[in-house]
Amino acid sequence: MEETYELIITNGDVVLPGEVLKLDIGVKDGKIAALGKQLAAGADTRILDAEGLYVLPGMIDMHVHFNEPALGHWEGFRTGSAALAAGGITCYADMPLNGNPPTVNQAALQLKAEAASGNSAVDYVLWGGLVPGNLEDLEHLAAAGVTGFKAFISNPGGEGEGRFREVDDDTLYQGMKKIAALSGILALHAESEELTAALSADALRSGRTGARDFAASRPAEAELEAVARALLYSERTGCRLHFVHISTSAAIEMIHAAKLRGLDVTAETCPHYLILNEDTMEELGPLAKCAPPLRSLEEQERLWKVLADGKIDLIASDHSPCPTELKLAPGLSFFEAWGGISGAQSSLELMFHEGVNVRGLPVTQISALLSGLPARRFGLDHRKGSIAPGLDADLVLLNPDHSYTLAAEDLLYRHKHSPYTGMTLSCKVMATLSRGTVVYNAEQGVVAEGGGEWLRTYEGQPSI
Ligand SMILES: NC(=O)NC(NC(N)=O)C(=O)[O-]
Ligand SMILES: [Zn+2]
Ligand SMILES: [Zn+2]
Repeated sequence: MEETYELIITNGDVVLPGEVLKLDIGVKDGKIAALGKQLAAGADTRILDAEGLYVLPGMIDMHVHFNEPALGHWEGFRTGSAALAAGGITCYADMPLNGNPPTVNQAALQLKAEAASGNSAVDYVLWGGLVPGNLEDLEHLAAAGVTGFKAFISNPGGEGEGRFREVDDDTLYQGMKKIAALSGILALHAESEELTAALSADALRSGRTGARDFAASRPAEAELEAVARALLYSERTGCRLHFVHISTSAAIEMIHAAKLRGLDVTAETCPHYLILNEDTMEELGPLAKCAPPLRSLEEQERLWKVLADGKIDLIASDHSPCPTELKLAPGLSFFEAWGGISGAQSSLELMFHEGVNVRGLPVTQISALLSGLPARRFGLDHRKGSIAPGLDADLVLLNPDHSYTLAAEDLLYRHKHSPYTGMTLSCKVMATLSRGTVVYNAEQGVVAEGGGEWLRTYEGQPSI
């Protein structure tokens, strides 16, 4: 009997690992069933014409902060995932902090999972946290299906008794031993607490509270020192390590060299370190405040160079939202404003606009950084991350030649501030499919909510 498809996407330029081919994609039971020329439609097959569009695997954003439970008025799964769907992201990883309680034990993970359940437009995974005092919780978090563990070397900010805390060296070292024994992976925010705390206090004491003063209080050395320390611990404990939001080419080089020595380490950077710089930070104010801070224009160029050389493993948004007044209230100094960039909806478009359309990098290379590489690193590649028969039909239709200026009304996340509003992009997501269902299209917006599922994916051995 002929295979019948529920959906065929025709005429698109399909972005495969390493090549782009004009192919039809046949979808059955939410999976990619076939790739070929002129696939035969059955009586009930829907046809989606992708003429002139790239068909890409959905982006996998391994780094977002949604604030449920308790701080859903900052960002919730419904609004946050709607923004991701609109941006061509079909799977994401929620960080263990900025909600209350932070996801540092099994009870908190349960609350996080309940908040997400039925509310996400696309599939997701959850990080657990490594914090002082929770070593005994790690194995329970692993057993419950977290994707890995996240720790901060520097103070993550936030308020209240139960807030997520940075690790001391002993917790980091013992935690890495434990995570290695659990065959897990640690994701690390690498900035020296000693250096950043002392330099910030110094800046505040002398009234140096502007954008460039903030940047100077978190210099590249703070990142490099923390990366070096964590690499040493990784080498000695055997703990697999992923560095989140690396902001300097020197740190990327250090991580790359460690990888060549045989360490199981990877590096992520974010669109904002590639698209924005210190000057933007001064122009836009706290909208562009994040840690590590935006760097110089020269550093931005060096980061593109190491990216082009294949030394960066993946791109994630680090969407760290907040109510807009925590960024822009009158009289708020740069140091007082919330640290974190809201930009998750724009990652894929920004990377294609700047990476492919402006800088001429291969579309396959950018796609790998957004989809294939994160899937492989975090054990999602049997389901997601590329366009191949048997994988989930998590797909994005991108018009590579559609110019538009990003407006606040376009943003679907809760607080509609972004350092990218007013920017003219040269490409646009026209539709996003999650397991074969169109969840977003450019005409109607989000058209299917709540269908996303939690993929329990500890140590790359998914239990579903
Ligand atoms: N508490 C946060 O959300 N922090 C985040 N903030 C940034 N990046 O400025 C982060 O990932 O470090
Ligand atoms: Zn961080
Ligand atoms: Zn973050």
